[in-house]
Amino acid sequence: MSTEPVISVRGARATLGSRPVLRGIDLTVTRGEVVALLGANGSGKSTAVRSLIGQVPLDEGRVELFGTELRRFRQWRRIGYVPQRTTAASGVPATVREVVASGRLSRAPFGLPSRADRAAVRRAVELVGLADRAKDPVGALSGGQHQRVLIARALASEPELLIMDEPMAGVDLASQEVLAGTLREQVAAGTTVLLVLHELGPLEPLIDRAVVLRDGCVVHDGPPPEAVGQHALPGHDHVHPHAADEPLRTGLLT
Ligand SMILES: Nc1ncnc2c1ncn2[C@@H]1O[C@H](COP(=O)(O)OP(=O)(O)OP(=O)(O)O)[C@@H](O)[C@H]1O
Repeated sequence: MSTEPVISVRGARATLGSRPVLRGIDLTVTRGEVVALLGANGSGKSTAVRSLIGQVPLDEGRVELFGTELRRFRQWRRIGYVPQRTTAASGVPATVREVVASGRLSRAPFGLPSRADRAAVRRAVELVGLADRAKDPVGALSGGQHQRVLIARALASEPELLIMDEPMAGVDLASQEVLAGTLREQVAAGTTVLLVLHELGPLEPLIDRAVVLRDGCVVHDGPPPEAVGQHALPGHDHVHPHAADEPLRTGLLT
């Protein structure tokens, strides 16, 4: 595997309101890696990925994407981003195909979509198993299907780096399987992936490395923790200090 960093974060500090949410984070993701960002609710996972794409300004530290400082980075077409799921998109009158096609705009911001654009949109819709719903309004879909649309939108630009914030949250089992399969194909094709996850779940076999946050600090960066996600119960749930040989428990269900 290449060691070329696709994401490089050094000493990132960020404050939201008056609260220090990132307190000196280092994170490197190299080309072709699949890294899970784990940790309890409020540990700073979403803030960390949002700072990567410039949505949360850093007080200190630096971010580089594909070797370019974030401030100077312009090649957004190389990145697909799936935000944490919100209900904001329900009621949008756009169809599945339109929403997915919007992910292609960074490739062809002016003019009509090319044949390649249309083919990429069709492929992305097929990948997430929604070909038969392409003309339906997104408002008519289930939560899990809606999440698949957002993932297809990120895939439509054929990104080299995919950043997903809890892609499995609130997604039904059938959709989880589809998403795991989609991601497997992306990874096999060499896409670099950073995933915010609450629990490893069906994505576990794909994960090369896990970075665990607690209170805005990295408390683990290495092999994925044992699959506590499937077994842990709510309340079982925080990251705590460990002896070196003790399996890491991340409390992913908080
Ligand atoms: N806009 C904001 N203003 C003030 N505090 C915020 C804001 N957004 C998030 N926070 C706080 O920052 C902390 C980190 O939030 P963040 O969403 O990054 O955590 P997370 O690890 O992604 O958690 P979750 O799993 O709940 O998404 C939380 O305590 C949250 O309440």
